[in-house]
Amino acid sequence: MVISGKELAAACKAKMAEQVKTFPEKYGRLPHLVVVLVGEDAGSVSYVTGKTKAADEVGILNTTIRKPADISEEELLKIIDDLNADDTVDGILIQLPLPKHIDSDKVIARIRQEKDVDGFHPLNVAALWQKQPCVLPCTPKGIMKLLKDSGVELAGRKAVVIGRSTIVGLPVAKLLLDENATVTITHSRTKNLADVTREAEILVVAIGRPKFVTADMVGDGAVVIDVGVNRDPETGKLCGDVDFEACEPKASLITKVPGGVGPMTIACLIENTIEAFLKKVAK
Ligand SMILES: Nc1nc(=O)c2c([nH]1)NC[C@@H]1CN(c3ccc(C(=O)N[C@@H](CCC(=O)O)C(=O)O)cc3)C=[N+]21
Repeated sequence: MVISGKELAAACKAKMAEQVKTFPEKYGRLPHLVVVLVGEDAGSVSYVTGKTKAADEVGILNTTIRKPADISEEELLKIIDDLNADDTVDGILIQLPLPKHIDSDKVIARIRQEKDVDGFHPLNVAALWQKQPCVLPCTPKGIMKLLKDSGVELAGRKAVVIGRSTIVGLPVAKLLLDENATVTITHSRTKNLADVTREAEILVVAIGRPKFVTADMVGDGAVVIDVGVNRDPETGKLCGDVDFEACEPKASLITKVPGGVGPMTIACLIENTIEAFLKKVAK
């Protein structure tokens, strides 16, 4: 059966919209998200469009600051300093990847922790690994909501993550561990990958390679979560890391691309912005 991230995201957004309606009267203003987009990276554009649409649906304020790819690091840091100081800004998202001449880690660390709605700030990363209250990164948070909403049991079960990025693979592995799954993280240097992934009761795929996961890599009845955002080299269409048509018959539950994890990532970004707003105004 297909798990629809699109439907769950719609339900999450509808709930948030109801909540947001009460804010002007309660707090005198609306949550405000600012996205900084540097250059014209193709993958980034659909995300920015998606988040603008979602923010409008939920009724929060959102601004996109567009800068050319040759902006200096200094200039970008100045923009962040200004947004940090602006009390009407609750969330700051610096669209990644940044051009090579800019040190992304330095830029992300410059955002005030409380305004880091991506959960990428080093203090938020540390808090996640120390089981402290933190801003959860949007994609891992969205994946956990999908699993929970679908009633997938995690405690004591075998979860395999393909990919070890700091933005998806590692944090989702940590969240699965926190739910008492037995977690294996695999990557490009894993030997006999298919033997490992076939054992997975929950398989999370986040490597960024179109249709990388084939039917022989999926165990019978597995829950398959596809985090990929790729272009199909043949059709040019958006596709995931999983060969959906081939793997769907073997999986008990599976997400699609588009319509799976992506919309949940966006819903969680809006949720993180609302949470950042509430922490500030409800003091
Ligand atoms: N600081 C930062 N935070 C991010 O979270 C971040 C980022 N930078 N840079 C780019 C990637 C990519 N990403 C996507 C999220 C949702 C969809 C999404 O919702 N896609 C729709 C389809 C959209 C379409 O049809 O084009 C779907 O999967 O159904 C896509 C891409 C977030 N990213």
